Amino acid sequence: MIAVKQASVVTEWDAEQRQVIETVAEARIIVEAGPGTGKTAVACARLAYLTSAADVEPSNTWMISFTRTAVAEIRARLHSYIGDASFAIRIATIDSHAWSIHSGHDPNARLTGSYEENIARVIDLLKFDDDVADELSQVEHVVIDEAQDLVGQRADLIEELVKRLPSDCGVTVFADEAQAIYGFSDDSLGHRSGDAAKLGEALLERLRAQRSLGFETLILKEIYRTSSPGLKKIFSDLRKDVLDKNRHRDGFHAETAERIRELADSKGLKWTQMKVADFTSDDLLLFRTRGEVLMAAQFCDLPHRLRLSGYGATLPAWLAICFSDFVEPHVAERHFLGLWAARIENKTAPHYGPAEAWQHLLRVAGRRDGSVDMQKLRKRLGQARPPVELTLPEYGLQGPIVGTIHASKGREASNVVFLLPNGAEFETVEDEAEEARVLFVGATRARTSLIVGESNAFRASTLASGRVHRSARNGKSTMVEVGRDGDITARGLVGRSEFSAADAKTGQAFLAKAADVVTTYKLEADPELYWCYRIRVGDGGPCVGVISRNLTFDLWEILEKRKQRHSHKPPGYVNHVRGQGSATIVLSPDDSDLEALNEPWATSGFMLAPRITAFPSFFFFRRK
Ligand SMILES: Nc1ncnc2c1ncn2[C@@H]1O[C@H](COP(=O)(O)OP(=O)(O)OP(=O)(O)O)[C@@H](O)[C@H]1O
Repeated sequence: MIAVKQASVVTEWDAEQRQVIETVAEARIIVEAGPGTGKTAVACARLAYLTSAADVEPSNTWMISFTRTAVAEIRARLHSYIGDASFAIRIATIDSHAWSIHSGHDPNARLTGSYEENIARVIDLLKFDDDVADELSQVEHVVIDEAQDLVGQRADLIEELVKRLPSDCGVTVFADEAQAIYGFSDDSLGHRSGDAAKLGEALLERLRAQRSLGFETLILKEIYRTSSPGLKKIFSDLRKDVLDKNRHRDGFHAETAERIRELADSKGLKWTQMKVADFTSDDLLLFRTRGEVLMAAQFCDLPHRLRLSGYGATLPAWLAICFSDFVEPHVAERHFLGLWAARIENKTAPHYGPAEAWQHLLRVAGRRDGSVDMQKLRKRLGQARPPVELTLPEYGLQGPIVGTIHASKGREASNVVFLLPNGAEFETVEDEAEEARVLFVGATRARTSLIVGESNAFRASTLASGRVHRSARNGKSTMVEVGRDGDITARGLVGRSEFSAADAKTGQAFLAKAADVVTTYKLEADPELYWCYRIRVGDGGPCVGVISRNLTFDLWEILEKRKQRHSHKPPGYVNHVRGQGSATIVLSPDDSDLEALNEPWATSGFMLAPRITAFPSFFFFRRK
């Protein structure tokens, strides 16, 4: 149902895969292999082998991956291989490994500044701190996935880490240089702009060049993702071209796109003629930029999911539906099952049933006596990055996934509809080669079929906040992204300054009813609330929330950029703002925003939010 790699146990490994999995624990190997050859599957099997057959202590084993979704997937796969022993393995993103070294060994960790400064500090700790050296001396094996993307400061960090590991600590690195996207989180621009040269050597080159580090290269050849002949050609022949530096020249991006068109199962689709409604839950619609994804989503009135940066982890609606008025310190299983039966069963459609939901709760905040500690649950769910066990893999309801290539790295889907970007221009050959690799990543996500279409070239801009906007109808209106992280906060849902207790209750009741259906809302600026927008259900319907001032500030920034700040102002209302069901927002018991909320939410800390994904038109009008 969900178009991500399933945590299936592969029963028969081929000889090359087996060699990687069963190499001695102390070995240092780089596994170079193309898409769909089983790198992630083998990475998990290697960890399972090391910790069960090779006597490596799970807690002395690290797995470093790139994104939180990759980490979630690896956890799930490993659990299916080795059960609860997998919980002891330190599986985390590079940034979170870095943060735990930082906060574990630097008393001032919280006070320090930017992301770059933090990484620099961790590199210093790795180099000079005795306690960190002590901790590293215990490590027996490190597995690194998607290593091709590591350049710049993150490559410095991993290089330093590998240098500081004991010489008998094994390292297994998985990579595909044909999929290297150095500006990996950059799905807003649609092209790279001359940064490639600044990043220095990539990690792989550094590891290979330093012979004293002792790396050997192994290769996986067999492609398992697909059996389609055209796709197999993309996976292998096109990969050779993408890797061949002699081919990197002016026009290489267009050539790569043309090869993909030739080899795809079907081509020639125009995205303006496509309806997302034509697709199923097994389909993935891939675009190059966030602006294109938002356009496609705005004109799709069926349930779908978004996969792009700026839409963080969402918690399922059942949490708030069960716990919004729950004020006891603990909840027992029987009580929870009762709440579920009365409020969830047959009304909303969560991804799983009550038994699994209870297991997730226990894992996140279980107590010795078998109940769940609500304070602990709120602390963990109230973080910016709540535990993966309870977060939803995608932002939205069921239905096809509409997303960017960047956000779909390492994932697969049965059918992929890939809207190729047109008319790209590049400043350097390196940038053009990187964009060709982005196309290659997009074209290699499909298991069954790849359908290629042509994207409509249009210009969109991104504000400093990350919000996308574009001019439409010959400049008469402006489409602005609504629904980003931070647009809807607890106060905007049940705050006392924003709602009477009765209105908050009506809004929350509506969101519980609409938890798994698409609803079209209208935004209405409220002069009593600094002109922030209220989210209304049609004309005169209940108000389910207030959009934070982030949006209002960004609207003024758009006017500023157009030099219209003094002549125009944002509209009083905005139509066609779609919500894909509802999600849960949780506040930690020590969150100062609780004081500003109505009851019972001020005490319970659980509330519902509309899951808005919209790119509606704003008609800025002239001031009188
Ligand atoms: N020996 C095997 N037999 C059958 N299926 C396999 C085997 N090895 C891997 N697979 C399956 O092939 C698919 C691709 O594997 P995986 O996602 O690990 O590839 P990958 O190399 O990580 O790809 P990418 O580089 O695109 O991320 C998965 O569905 C996986 O379960």
